[in-house]
Amino acid sequence: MTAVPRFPSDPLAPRPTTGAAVAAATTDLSKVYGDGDTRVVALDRVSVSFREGEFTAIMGPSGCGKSTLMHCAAGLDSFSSGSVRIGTTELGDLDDGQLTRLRRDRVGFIFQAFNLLPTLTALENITLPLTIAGRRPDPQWLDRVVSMVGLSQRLGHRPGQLSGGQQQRVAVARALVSRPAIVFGDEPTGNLDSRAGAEVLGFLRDSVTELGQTVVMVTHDPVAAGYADRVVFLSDGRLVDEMARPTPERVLDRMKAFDTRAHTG
Ligand SMILES: Nc1ncnc2c1ncn2[C@@H]1O[C@H](COP(=O)(O)OP(=O)(O)OP(=O)(O)O)[C@@H](O)[C@H]1O
Repeated sequence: MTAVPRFPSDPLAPRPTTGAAVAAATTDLSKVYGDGDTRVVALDRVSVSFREGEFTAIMGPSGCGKSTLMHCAAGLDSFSSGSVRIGTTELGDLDDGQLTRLRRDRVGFIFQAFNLLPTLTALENITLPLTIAGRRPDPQWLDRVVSMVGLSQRLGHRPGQLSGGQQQRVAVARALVSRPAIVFGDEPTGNLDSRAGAEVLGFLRDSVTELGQTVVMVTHDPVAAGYADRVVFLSDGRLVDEMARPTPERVLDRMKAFDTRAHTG
């Protein structure tokens, strides 16, 4: 399903949601770690597209290659063969400096461990990617992102003065503030209780529905996957299935099929 922005004429929206454009894609992407006895094929010719304005969850059994796929697709990790593109930029053509700039300017990240700087306030953490890039925040956009994640009253607090859920909301705002082409989350609710996790997932969902953001999230949690428009399933480094309009129940059933196969095969 392609999410329709709630404010389609909003001039601040990052880019129109056409439903057809691809924010990022991999083609025959393979990643091999080690060699000889220690050789592990973490990704085996994975081709997947992430459409603009869509929220995709990546799922599959432990060790199937979810984080590796996310890291390669986000330009955080090198790959062995195949290709990755963000927008129309082929990552394999970039040198390290160009890759760093691409990540800084066009990709947002949310990690399980929040990764905030403890000496900076919430506001300083949120605007850090722009500060590093020498750019000023667009005040209206900043205000909108901060309001969306409910942090307006906490901007002067340092991470140590915030709950885990509030810290992850800072990380969500930081990921959105530069209006990246795509936001990647690696188990973004892994360190949160279910209520705080639901809030963060709700904000990610809102960023897709209201702001037209593209989000790709690795998760183990069928409930978290239920916030997505689509789930792609990996198994043993391969893309094996896909589900549109997932519900936690359907995702859980699909995950159980992996368990059954693992136990019987
Ligand atoms: N740096 C590395 N060196 C060697 N092997 C690695 C490395 N990183 C990952 N692997 C292997 O690659 C495979 C895929 O790992 P990956 O972390 O992508 O899986 P995952 O699906 O994200 O796992 P989990 O759900 O447990 O976090 C695993 O077999 C893992 O052991």
